[in-house]
Amino acid sequence: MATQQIVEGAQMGYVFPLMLPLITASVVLSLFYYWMQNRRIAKLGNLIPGPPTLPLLGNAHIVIGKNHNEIMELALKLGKKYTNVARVWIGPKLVVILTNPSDIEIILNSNVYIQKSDEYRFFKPWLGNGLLISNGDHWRSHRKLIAPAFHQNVLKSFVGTFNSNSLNVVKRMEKEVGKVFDIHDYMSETTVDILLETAMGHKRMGENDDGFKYAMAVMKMCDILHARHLKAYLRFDSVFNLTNVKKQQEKLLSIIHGLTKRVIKEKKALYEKNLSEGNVPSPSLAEIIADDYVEKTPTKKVEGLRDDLDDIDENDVGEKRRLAFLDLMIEAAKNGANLSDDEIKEEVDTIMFEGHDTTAAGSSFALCLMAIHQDVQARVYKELKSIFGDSSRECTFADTMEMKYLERVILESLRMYPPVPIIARKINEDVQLASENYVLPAGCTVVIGTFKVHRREDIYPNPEVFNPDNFLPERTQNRHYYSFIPFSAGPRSCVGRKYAMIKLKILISTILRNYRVKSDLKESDFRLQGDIILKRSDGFRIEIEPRVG
Ligand code: HEM
Repeated sequence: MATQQIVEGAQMGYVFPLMLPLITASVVLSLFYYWMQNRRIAKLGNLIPGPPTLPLLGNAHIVIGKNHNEIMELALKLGKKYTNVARVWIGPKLVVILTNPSDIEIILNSNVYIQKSDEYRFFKPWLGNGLLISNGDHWRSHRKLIAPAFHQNVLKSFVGTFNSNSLNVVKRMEKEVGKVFDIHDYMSETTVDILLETAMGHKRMGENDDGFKYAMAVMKMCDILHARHLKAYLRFDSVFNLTNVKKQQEKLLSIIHGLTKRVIKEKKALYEKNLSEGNVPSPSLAEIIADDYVEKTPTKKVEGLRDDLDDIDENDVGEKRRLAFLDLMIEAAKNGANLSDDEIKEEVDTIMFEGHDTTAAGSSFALCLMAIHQDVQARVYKELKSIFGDSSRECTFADTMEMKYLERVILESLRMYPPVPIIARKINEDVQLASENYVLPAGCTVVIGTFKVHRREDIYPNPEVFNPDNFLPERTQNRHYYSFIPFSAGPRSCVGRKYAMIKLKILISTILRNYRVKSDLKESDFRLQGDIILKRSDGFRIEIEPRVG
């Protein structure tokens, strides 16, 4: 008996130290769970409908182990179940998803709820404190400085660049005739080339050029950012820092920042030299964006002149002075704007990122849709014929204004496949919703579900059907302004919206004037990958056939 007690005692003495950490951990976890459930954010958040939660994990388990297609499918399923608002808990973090335009307006139209959510931190090593991720007064003052650089008169000076690059890609695509290929590869490369010229005034010369390495580095950096959003383990900086992906990121950033810094240095030196020789850049940005500047430019007759719009010689600005956002920022800094070299670099890098993947996806979706919907493509081509006739002349700014049907096709593509499928904000004050009686508690993350808003049946009848007539003026007039938000809306909307639309029109019209695009697929074959930028994980596969006559 005594021996047995001694043995049991010894066993207990042996087991207890092993049990202690387990007991401590379960006490700590229970207290943590109790704290989670009793916070104000939890009380208000739990009133909002959402999928059932597990202790501590919340809803994190529903995404663990899923690939990006499965996550997209899950998001769409949840979107069907919860009409206006849904909440998910990722551990202690509350995320509320909004899909009603009236609620979205409250967030996007506000000057208060403009703080980006924590997820945007992955961009920091690349974009620093650039416009996309900065907050507060820094964002406000930079937005004011940068917006004029996207003025229509500046954009007109880019028409030549958009044309030459569109013609280049048409040429490069020749080798794909008769094959099924991924159009996104071409759109991505062209978009970076165009941005290199319009953001920095730098032309990619060939495969051994810095511009080529830079373009490749931008594309690969986008892939890394996508991977960090998709792969749970890469989200933790402590883990990411130990991986080869981090090493690759450092290499890519040294290429990207190296070129941006060098070009800024060269351009600044040139600017100073010109000033010291009495050559003040003319016209100045202020003159360019003055309303009467276009009227003042001498006009020259162009082939295919048809109306007074054509009489505006949009390329004249570019001939007088080839503009790039970088030049305009250097000029603004010289003229008293509070912009350091690093800040200029961050803004140029931001434009390179924001302007690249978005338009590459936008143009690829539009071309794939026209490859499927031959009737729509035929109507676009008819419109292009009516504008250009049999001439192979380049597209002018005025031509883009006449591409009314192509514009509707692009808008409908952006509705069905918005390149930025969601936007996220961090809310620092409670928000009362308009659609239903819920309060979004301060501290939560709000996700604007653009993809879902664009497919609401009560806003777009037959939302799953590609129908450019959804953008007939009589239809858009009666729709809630916040029911079509591919470029976001309100004070933090996309500063490159007009740039993107002009570029998309020139790029797509040039391709369609040279090729008929074809596909054997249906939209139901698209495998959507919804991370930062919406893409097709099956590739944007199309075929091209040269136009004859
Ligand atoms: C189809 C093409 C494009 C789409 C769908 C698009 C969409 C968007 C969206 C949804 C936002 C808001 C993001 C957020 O709040 O998280 C945004 C912001 C921004 N976009 Fe675009 N974009 C496009 C093209 C461009 C282009 C071509 C440029 C520049 C050349 C550009 C520059 C920016 C910048 C700088 C911001 C940050 C604005 C701010 O926070 O004040 N975008 N874009």
